[in-house]
Amino acid sequence: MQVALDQDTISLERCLEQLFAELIENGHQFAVWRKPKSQFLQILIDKTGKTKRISPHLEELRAGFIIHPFVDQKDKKAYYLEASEYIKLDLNAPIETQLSSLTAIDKKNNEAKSIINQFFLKRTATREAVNKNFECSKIEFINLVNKGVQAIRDGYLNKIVPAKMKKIALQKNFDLIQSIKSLLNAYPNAFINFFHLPEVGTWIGASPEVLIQTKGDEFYTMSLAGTQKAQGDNPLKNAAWTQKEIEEQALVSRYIVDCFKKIRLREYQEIGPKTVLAGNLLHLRSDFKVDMATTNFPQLGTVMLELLHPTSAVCGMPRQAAFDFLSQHENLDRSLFAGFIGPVNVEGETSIYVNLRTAQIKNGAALLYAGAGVTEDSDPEKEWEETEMKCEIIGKHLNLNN
Ligand SMILES: C=C(O[C@@H]1C=C(C(=O)O)C=C[C@H]1O)C(=O)O
Repeated sequence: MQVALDQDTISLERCLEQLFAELIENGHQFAVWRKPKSQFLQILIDKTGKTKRISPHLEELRAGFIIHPFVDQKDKKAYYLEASEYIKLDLNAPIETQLSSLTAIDKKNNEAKSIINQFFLKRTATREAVNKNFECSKIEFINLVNKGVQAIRDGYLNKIVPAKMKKIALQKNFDLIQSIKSLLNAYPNAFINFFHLPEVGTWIGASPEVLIQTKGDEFYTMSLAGTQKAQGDNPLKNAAWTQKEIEEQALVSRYIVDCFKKIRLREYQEIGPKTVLAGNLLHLRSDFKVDMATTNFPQLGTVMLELLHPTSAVCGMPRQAAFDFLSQHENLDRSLFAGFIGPVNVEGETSIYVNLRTAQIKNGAALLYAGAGVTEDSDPEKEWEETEMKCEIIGKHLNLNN
């Protein structure tokens, strides 16, 4: 179906507005993403009307988008959008030349925008009360960090990643498409994502962290940890890391190597750690690559997905003890935060990211989530500031004044 618009040059925003308004009005599930350094915006639409849950046997799945919460479900299943329609837009080419790949309806200029705006500003009183309970004050978070440091000193844990949720009200003129566009411009190295499942939720994010990626015979994962604010003209060059941050990231790398050992995979390439930029933050990152053909491991994606999640970058180490600590002391429903999301078998590639730097849009508000890696030498005040900076990465792109 063609988009019929009453102007000569059509902007990407107008097209997305029309498309989103139609999908939202019809109650369809859809996901929109742009991979790091890519010029393509990819849109996957599931028009089946069913919220599907699947076992993540990646190699067997039809093209789709996977969404898994932080906490494993009993049956270990994930939500899955199946591609009824798939659209790929070149962000560097004029939108007019690509219209045939878009399905949209003809709405008057501002009608589509206000349909989206009103949908997301809508409130339901009962749910709001529930969300409020999970909001975390500075004192509460600092207490949680202190408990974590104590558990490390007592020898129960090596590392713990407490998280918080911060709620901000969406302004009346909240413009979802402008927010997505703003994220696309601000974070070229991130996995920009937006997904809407009427029965599950609506999330928007810019993740810096690949959980697993497969393309052809290549398997890839990364260990990402250690955080500092990017400063100066050349932040990558000027970054200095403390022993605390170096060890924190090394624990995540060790965790990945331990997973490889568990499945007796000996041939892998490890590159790094090096300093990388994610928004206005710097992290330490090591890259891990495996040739699935020479190692005879065609299902490595599925196997590692199960072994890695939740990684020590978002949970802690040892994994079970850290998970139990969070269940007991972190008064937060992480929901899809620190779970995993991403396209599966789309154009022969699977790119699954940790759902970080993200917000849930709900009842006229954005629920921002962030965690911070705590080790024995953590300064609780600094960890709090780190979570504030992480929340800002998405927060500052939601209430834009235009
Ligand atoms: C937990 C988050 O990020 C993770 C934790 C980091 C850290 O502790 O330094 C850095 C990158 C991510 O692996 C988050 O963004 O909320």
